[in-house]
Amino acid sequence: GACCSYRLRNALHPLWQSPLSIPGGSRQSPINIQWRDSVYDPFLKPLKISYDPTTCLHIWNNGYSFLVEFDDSTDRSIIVGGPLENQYRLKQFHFHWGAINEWGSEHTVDSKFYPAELHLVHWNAVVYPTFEEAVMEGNGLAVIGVFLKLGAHHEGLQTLVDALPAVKHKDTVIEFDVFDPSCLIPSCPDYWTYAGSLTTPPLTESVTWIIKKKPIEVDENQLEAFRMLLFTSDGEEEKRMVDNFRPLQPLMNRTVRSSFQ
Ligand SMILES: CCCCNCc1ccc(S(N)(=O)=O)cc1
Ligand SMILES: [Zn+2]
Repeated sequence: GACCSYRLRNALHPLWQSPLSIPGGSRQSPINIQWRDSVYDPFLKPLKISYDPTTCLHIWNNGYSFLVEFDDSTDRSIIVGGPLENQYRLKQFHFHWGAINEWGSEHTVDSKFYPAELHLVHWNAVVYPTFEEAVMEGNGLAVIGVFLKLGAHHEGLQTLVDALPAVKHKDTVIEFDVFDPSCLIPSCPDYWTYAGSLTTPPLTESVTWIIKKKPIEVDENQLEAFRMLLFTSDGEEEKRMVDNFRPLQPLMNRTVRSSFQ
C-alpha cells in the first residue's frame, strides 16, 4: 500500500540513510496541506513571537543546510500561544531549497512547491532540561515554517546572504552576532498547524508544526546564493547544496487545523 511505498521511498531516497522503518511512522513530516481539507479552529490563539537579536551566535554549514544558531540558555528568544501549551525557546533556523525555482520547499500547499522553506526551530524548555531530550518527546519541539517565493529583494535576508560565502563548505562556521529572525516572518498572522516530525534524521515525532499561510518574497540572486553552498568539505569533490528537502509523507490519521477562516 501507499504506506510501505513511502517507507521504501524514504529508505531509497538518496539523501536518507534512515532506517527502513521510521520510528512509529504515524506522524511524519513534511506533508501536503490541502487547503480545503484544513479545519478552522476558533480556539487557536495568535502566535506571539519575541526574539532578542543579541541571542544570535553564528552561522554553521552542517553539510545538510546552513543553520543560524542562538543562545538558548535563557528565555530571551521565545514563542508562545498559537497551538502551544507552553512557551518554546528558539534554538536555530535553517532553510530547505531546490536546484531550480520549480521546487525546494518541504511542505506543499494544494500540491504546489515553493522554491524554498524556512524552519525556525524551538524547544519546550519549560518541561525538558535539554534540546536533545525535547527532540525525543511528542510535545518537545515547535517549528515555524515560512515559504519563500521568487519576488522582491528581501533586505533582512541579505545580511544573512552576505555571510554565506564564509560557510561555503561543510563544517565551516562564522560568527554572526546580531540578527532578528522576526524580519523573516510574514506580518499576516494566519497559519496552519499539525502534529509532525523532524524532516531529517532522527525523524522523531516531536514537532508541533506551525506553517505560515503567507510566503515571504526573496529575489533570484538571494536564492542563487543558497545554491552556491556545498554539501562537501573543503578539499572534497564539490557537490552543490541543493534539493535538501525530504519527500512528502502520508497524512495518515491527522487533521491540519487553520487559525483563519
Ligand atoms: C538531537 C540532535 C538533532 C539535530 N537536528 C535537529 C533537527 C532536525 C530537523 C529539523 S526540521 N527540518 O524538521 O526543522 C529541525 C531540527
Ligand atoms: Zn528543516
